[in-house]
Amino acid sequence: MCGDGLSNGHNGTTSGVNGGFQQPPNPYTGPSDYLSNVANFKIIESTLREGEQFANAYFDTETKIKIAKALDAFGVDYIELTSPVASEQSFQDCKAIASLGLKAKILTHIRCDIGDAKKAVEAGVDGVDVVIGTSKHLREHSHGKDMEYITKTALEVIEYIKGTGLEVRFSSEDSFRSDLVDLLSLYKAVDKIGVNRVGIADTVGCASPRQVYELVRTLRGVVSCDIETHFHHDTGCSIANAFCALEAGATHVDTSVLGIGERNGITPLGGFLARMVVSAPDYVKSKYKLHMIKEIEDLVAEAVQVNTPFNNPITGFCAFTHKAGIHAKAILNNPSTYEILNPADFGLTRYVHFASRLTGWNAVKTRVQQLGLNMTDDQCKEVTAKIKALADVRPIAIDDADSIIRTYHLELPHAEKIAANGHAEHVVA
Ligand SMILES: CC(=O)SCCNC(=O)CCNC(=O)[C@H](O)C(C)(C)COP(=O)(O)OP(=O)(O)OC[C@H]1O[C@@H](n2cnc3c(N)ncnc32)[C@H](O)[C@@H]1OP(=O)(O)O
Ligand SMILES: O=C(O)CCC(=O)C(=O)O
Ligand SMILES: [Zn+2]
Repeated sequence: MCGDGLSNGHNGTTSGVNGGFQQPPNPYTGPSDYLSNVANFKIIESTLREGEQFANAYFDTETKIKIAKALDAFGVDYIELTSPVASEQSFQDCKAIASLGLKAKILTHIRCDIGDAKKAVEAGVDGVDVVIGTSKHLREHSHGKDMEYITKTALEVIEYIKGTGLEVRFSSEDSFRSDLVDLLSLYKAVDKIGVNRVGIADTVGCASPRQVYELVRTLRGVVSCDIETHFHHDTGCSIANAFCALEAGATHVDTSVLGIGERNGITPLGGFLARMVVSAPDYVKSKYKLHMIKEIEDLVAEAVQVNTPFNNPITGFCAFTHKAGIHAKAILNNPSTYEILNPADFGLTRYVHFASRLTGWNAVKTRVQQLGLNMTDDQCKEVTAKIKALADVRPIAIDDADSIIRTYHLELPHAEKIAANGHAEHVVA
């Protein structure tokens, strides 16, 4: 049971019945349509930018480098860093990470401002992500600029960055509360001068998957450059929205480890890949070192002093724990009955719980076998009833259930032990 402090596969009944886990053909991969990039997307990992905006985050240089190296080894395509104008140390950290020679491209994130752009270029990064708010809310209360000014400045800043040979992305903050005509006109203008990517950002987490699909699909028809997407999690849609964006033709998704970011954060790297490995298994497994997810999440969790949530996809404490008897029996026969993700893909193991009143004799029988005891099915059923009886009185631990099983077995009459074993010489008197 989660509350018992068990971790996946460390205790209790681990499923060994179907050791060679075979997923049946997966209906969720679905037929792809011509717009979809579900099996062909890039990750812009923003733990070191959006993630630094998480309330608890303080990354010193050494920690930033550790995180950047881990993300690079994991296989992310880009690593986005905090603006070099945020502070002197932020600038120095950009320079340090940009000079590590990582495979991932190093980006920094700036306001739509020529001074910021110059500092970004000076930092030695591979590319610059430029952003400015386009919604009425932000135009009036953040920077106070109108669409004409935004367009003119965007073109200047993009031209400047392009002129230095760096990759450049232009994004609107609060895209989903921006006027569609304003937005499309702006993106059309920056696409025309050769921006590498445009970005759509759900800055306040207000968008639904359907709204995301519609906006990205519309944008796909207007620009020829790549489309990056960024989703906040305020209303719980950050993974679904990222997925829908890819279905509609987006090419890049922003993530952060554990989803850390402003407020309750953005699309989490692990949760996003849990979604994607189901929809595009070959692409995801060949590109990303999925077994590293746990160590990367642990690294970041420690750095920002949080625990991994119990229900986190993949690494949550109970993500591969099966408890109810009906589930346990089927899982023991074939794990694909109640698992869409294979824990082995992430270097993890499943755990079948048997010390509770929801258990069933099939789970208990497997435990009996693990304990090296021989009992008939009827005996397993009888001992299951005893486990349930105690579990009706109080929560029980594995040791309680094991001790009920051992005591029951010890007290079986000699003849019944022989019958269960089939071989008299194996019976311990
Ligand atoms: C949605 C997002 O997450 S966007 C990324 C957010 N990231 C950051 O804010 C990085 C960390 N920020 C910082 O260190 C600081 O805010 C700085 C260095 C960028 C600016 O600091 P300050 O000059 O002290 O300004 P302050 O933070 O109070 O206000 C933001 C300023 O940027 C302007 N601004 C805001 N957004 C933009 C934009 N996208 N493009 C251009 N200017 C902008 C505002 O008008 C305001 O300028 P003001 O001096 O005329 O008031
Ligand atoms: O640069 C972007 O696309 C996104 C900026 C951001 O963090 C946001 O709008 O929430
Ligand atoms: Zn954000």
